[in-house]
Amino acid sequence: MTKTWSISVPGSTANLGPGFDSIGLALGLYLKLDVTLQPQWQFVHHSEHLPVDVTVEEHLIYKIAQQVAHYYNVVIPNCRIDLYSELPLARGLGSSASAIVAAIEVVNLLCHLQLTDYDKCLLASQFEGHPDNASASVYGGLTIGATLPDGKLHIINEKNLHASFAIIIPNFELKTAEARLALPNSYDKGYAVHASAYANMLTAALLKHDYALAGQFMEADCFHEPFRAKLIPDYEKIRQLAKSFGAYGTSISGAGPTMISLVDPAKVSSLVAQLQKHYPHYEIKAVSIDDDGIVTK
Ligand SMILES: Nc1ncnc2c1ncn2[C@@H]1O[C@H](COP(=O)(O)OP(=O)(O)O)[C@@H](O)[C@H]1O
Ligand SMILES: N[C@@H](CCOP(=O)(O)O)C(=O)O
Repeated sequence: MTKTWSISVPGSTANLGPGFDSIGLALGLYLKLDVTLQPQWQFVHHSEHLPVDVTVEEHLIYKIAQQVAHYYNVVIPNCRIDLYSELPLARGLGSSASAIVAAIEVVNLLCHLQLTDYDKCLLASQFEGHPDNASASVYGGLTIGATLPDGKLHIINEKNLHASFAIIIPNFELKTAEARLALPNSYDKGYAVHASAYANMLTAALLKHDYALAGQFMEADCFHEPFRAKLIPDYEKIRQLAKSFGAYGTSISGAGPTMISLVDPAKVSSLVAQLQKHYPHYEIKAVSIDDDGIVTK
């Protein structure tokens, strides 16, 4: 009988405000693949959250897989990939990073590369251009990552965050590449010093599990949110409403347009219900943290 491999990759939220391009958090929303060898390449989509009208050659998973194969000098056997996704595209929930991590795993499996999690994370971060979403999708949990000047990527991974989050997903897309164009090319020294201090405090508060403090610093970003706010209708109103319904803090998820609130677990259901009344056309829901990262069976 033909063997089928199943791959599950969590989506993620990046930045949490000031942790720009460095902090990631894996979410309990998944991209799943069933991979089966067959005589020709084929993608079969089983979810609305997947690109339509793309040829095999245009498919992000195929394109990344072929680049990985070229890098390792291997040939990928032809296969059918059945895709199931809970990650809306271009909403700031790491759909592209999860697809890139999945593509790397397809080559790893079919070409017997025996890549470590670190290898997968490094490669995926290079394709993405930053390690936040990619590291969360590979390791699960909270990830804090950066590349030192010597070129080595370092990731700190924290699990068991007992925190609750709600996501507010607008009914329109915002491509990450477009949202990155809104950012300035440089920052004034004093401004950058404050921005960096806020990122330090966000990280420390998360690692100390001081969520009330983390929420305050989530809302203090200077690196990207002031410049992206104009791309997200009701950005300020959503932050204020979420706070009035009990959120510790709310930031843009990744490059947006989704926003994410950190909230006491006892208040997350009522926060979601209240926000949904104000934004009936948005998808608003509580989301768990994934602590497993990529899983292959
Ligand atoms: N599972 C997938 N399969 C194929 N392509 C995907 C998949 N997920 C994302 N993509 C591609 O990535 C694009 C979204 O990437 P991006 O703008 O970075 O948004 P996101 O915040 O969702 O990562 C989609 O328009 C699509 O081209
Ligand atoms: N740090 C990146 C994160 C992009 O995340 P995505 O989920 O929107 O792809 C950024 O803020 O640009």
